[in-house]
Formats: sequence, structure tokens, C-alpha cells
Amino acid sequence: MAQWTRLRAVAASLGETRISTLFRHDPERVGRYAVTLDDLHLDYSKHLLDDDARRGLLQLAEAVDLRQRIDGLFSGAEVNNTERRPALHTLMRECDPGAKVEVDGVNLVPTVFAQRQRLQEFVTGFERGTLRGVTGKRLDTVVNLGVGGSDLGAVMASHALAGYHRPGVTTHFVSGMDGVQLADVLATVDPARTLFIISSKSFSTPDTFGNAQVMRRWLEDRLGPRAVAVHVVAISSKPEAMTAWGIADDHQFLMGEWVGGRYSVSSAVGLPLALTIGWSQFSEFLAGMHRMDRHFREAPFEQNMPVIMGLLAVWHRNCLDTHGHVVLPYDHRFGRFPAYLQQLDMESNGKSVRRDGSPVSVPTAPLLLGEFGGNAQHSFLQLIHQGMERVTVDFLLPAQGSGGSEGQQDLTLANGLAQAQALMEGRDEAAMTVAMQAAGLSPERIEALLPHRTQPGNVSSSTLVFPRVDPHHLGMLMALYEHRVFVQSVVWDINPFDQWGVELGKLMADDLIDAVAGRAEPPAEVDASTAALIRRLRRYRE
Ligand SMILES: O=P(O)(O)OC[C@H]1O[C@](O)(CO)[C@@H](O)[C@@H]1O
Repeated sequence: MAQWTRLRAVAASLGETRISTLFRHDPERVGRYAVTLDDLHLDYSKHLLDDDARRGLLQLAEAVDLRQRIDGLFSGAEVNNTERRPALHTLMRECDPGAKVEVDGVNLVPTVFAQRQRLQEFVTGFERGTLRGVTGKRLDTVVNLGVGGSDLGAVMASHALAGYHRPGVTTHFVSGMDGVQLADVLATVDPARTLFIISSKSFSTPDTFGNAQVMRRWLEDRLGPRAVAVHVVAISSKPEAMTAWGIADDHQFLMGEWVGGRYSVSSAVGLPLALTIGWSQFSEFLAGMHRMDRHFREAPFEQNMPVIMGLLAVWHRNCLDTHGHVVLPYDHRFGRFPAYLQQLDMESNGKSVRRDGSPVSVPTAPLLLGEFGGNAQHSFLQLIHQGMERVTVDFLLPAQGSGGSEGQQDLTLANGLAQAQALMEGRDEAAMTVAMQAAGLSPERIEALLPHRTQPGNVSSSTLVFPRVDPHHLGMLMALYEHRVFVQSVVWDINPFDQWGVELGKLMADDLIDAVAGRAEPPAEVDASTAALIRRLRRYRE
């Protein structure tokens, strides 16, 4: 594609240009390399990117029909071609009941609104205390059993919105297949006041059903045979499986097959979050997601936040050869955002074949990592400052903190801003020499330390600034990253909505479990290392 050739030529011409030089050459750069949507502000001026590169990226977006592909996503086109499905997570936060999105000739909007109405009634009942357990006690404790997309979005949002939790409500998220998390939670909750949620789109994930089996026995031992029908609800796209497991009809919440797990927090999968923050705050959360959806669908690309962030990712990955993306939220409660993004981004775009099955022609999703920024500074940021890996960074800076003192929030924001500066500017030999002289080091010591202490800098970063981590802005940010992923997938012409690669390990685990449990010998076809490890593990468990 000619656009790629042009872009690579621009990248080559940028060569060793310092980002700081781009500021000196363009006093308006800050204003021109920014996008603002309401009070969510993206500053991307600290990227190694000039007007030619941006123009080239916008032309690439046109060349891959990004506008048509976005319209297709929202209108129910079969964007998930390998599973022959639309991906209509945006419908989960549609706020116009009169909207129309047809799939196979059926308008899905009435169904979505009917499901949401049921969810609202259930959450309202919980809020009002009309939801009672078999002993008649008010249910005020929630335990969500789910993994991956049936956990990560809701648990991250619940942590991030700890300041919006309704008083008297306690929520736990259990995802681990080893049962340790469940045991820890069951040791603390009162069965008579606890509502369990089995959240599983497929209603077949062994991690979740291992936990659900233990929960059922624990519950029935304490509350008797009616316990499951009263204390357990389920979320899935499989109503028959929910009924077969013993979930009462009015405790079944459906999600469409056309909502991907990692895109499902705005569907019924968000129930644990809604029960924790209340329906009105959950509606604010959905409104924030919808606001970003409309922006993505309507805004011209040069002022379209997900498009700009998606194209920046492509620029760095495919033209400037970066190998990683780091996301640093500067709010401790928001610290699980990177873990949520790891599934969203890497399970979506961790692909090496195009939609038609042919090999991709350019590298696709890089590794994504992250942590609360304040802590990352004392951990892996050393590698980002002086290591050999070329990465890009997103800084997420809420102006108002979630709970610390004013002074601590000042410290946190100053550090976030300073890390972006330090990554951009670095410190060369001249500057480092002056600093060490000022510190009174001897010339011999300076000469010895100089190579160790200089920092190359020129690391590109985006900074997202917003008033605070509240339901609305969190919704906007989650939808922003969902759409950032989609933009990249369109440029790379890959399907971001399937995840075939996760199946093999699960199948192999099924083949090994009897041997691990000592019920059988390791299957003959198993490699010698795995067979030997099974035998050693069994010895250690005797
Ligand atoms: O919601 P389910 O069907 O239990 O699946 C849980 C998770 O497992 C995966 O299929 C990966 O194994 C994810 O895509 C999904 O979010």
C-alpha cells in the first residue's frame, strides 16, 4: 500500500529527531497535537510525530476505509468474520430506545432495552432491600464468580469507583481457578446475606464452574436446598445451560452472542458493578461509554480521540519499530486498568493472520503492561528510561485524587507530568556532567558514572487529563480504549473479536487433569518433560 511506503519514508526522515526539537520549531504544537472531548483531554504533542506523519496516518485511515468499518461496527455488520457475528457492545449503552440496529432482519434494540429494564429492576430491588435471602435477611454482599471478560472490566471499575460504592454493600470478585480466592471470600461472608453471581458468557469455563461447584456445596450446606434458587443469579448467552445448572428463570440475565467477553462490562456482565455503585451511577457509567461511542462514530478523524490514539499506536508499532505499550494511571484505585487493558488489547489484536486468513504483513499488537504510575516509577520504569526496549506510554492523570490529601495529589500529578517530561527529554552527557559537577563529584567519579547516568529520552507518550475517576469518565476511558483497539485492527486487517489461541491450552489441560489428580497415568502422547513434571508433582502431593 502506497500509504505505508510514504509513512515509512516520513519515519526515516524523522530519524533521530528529538521530540523536544519539534516543540522548538512549532510554538503552537501543544494546541495542534491535542483532542478534547468534554473535559477529557488528550495531549499527544510528546510523540515523535510531525505534520507529515499525521497526514500520512490520516490518509492510511482513509485507505483502509476506516469510516465504513466504524459504521459497520455500530450497525451490526459481521465484523467478527471467523465466528460469523457482529460485535455490538456499543448497543449495550445505546440510550435511544427508538434506535434501530438490525441483525438477520431483527431489530435488537427492543431486546437490549428489555434486558436492561430487567437488570435495573433487579438492582433497584437490591438497593431498596427487597431482595431477601432464604432466612429473610436483606442481601447486601455480592460475590461475582467469573474470569477474563466476565471479571476484569467489572473488578477494575469496582476498584476504581470505590468512592461511589453504596454504603453497606460489600462486593467480592473471584476469578482464580485454584479456589484460593473463593476460600478466602467464603471465610468472610455471611451466607444468609450473600448474593452470588455466576458470570460466564459460554457458561462452560472450568475456572468459573470449579468455583461455582464449591460455592453451591458451601451454600446448600448452610442454607439448605432452596439456597441456589434464592442466592444465585447468572449472566450468560446460554439460557438452557443456566436452567440446567439450577438458576431460576428470574435470576437469569442474558447477554447477546454478539457481545465479546472482553467488551461486555456494559452488558449484564456489569451487574456486580451496578449492585455496588447503584443504578444511577451505573447509568452514568453507561452514559460515559455512549458519549465516547458517539464521538468515535461522528467526529472527523483529526479530532477523533480513539482514531488518533489508534493511529499513533500503528505509527509507533509499524513505522518506528516499538515493541511495547505502557499504561500508567496516576490514581491508585485505578491501578487495575492496565490488567483490564491487557485482555482487551492483547486478546483482541494478538493475531498474526488477516481477516482472510493470509499472514499479516506488518507486526500487530505489542506487549502491553502497566501499573499505578506512582509505583511503576519505583519498578519497571527504569527499563523504560534506560533499557533497550522501544516503547510508548500513556499517562492517565485525574486532576482530583480519589482519596489522598491535596498535597499527596499534588505530588502524584507532579510525578506523572515529570515522568512524561523525563521520558521525552532524557538527560545527555553534557547535562549529566553539569549535574554531577553541581553535586560536587570528582572528575574521575563523573567520568566513571557518566555512561551509567545519561538517559537517551525521546520516548513518546500521550497524556490523558480529566477531572476525576468517576463513573462517567471511567466509561469514556474504557470505550476510548475499546475503539483504539478497533482502529488498529482495521489498519492491520485482523479480526479483533475472536480468540482461537486460548483454546489449545484448555484442551491440553483437560487431557492432563486425570494424571495430575493421580486417577490415570500421563497420556502416552504427552512430552517427556510434562510427564516427568506430573510424576514429580504427584510425589510432592503424597
Ligand atoms: O465468560 P466466559 O465464557 O466464562 O469466558 C471467560 C473468558 O475466557 C476467554 O474465552 C478466554 O479463555 C475470554 O475471551 C473470556 O472473556
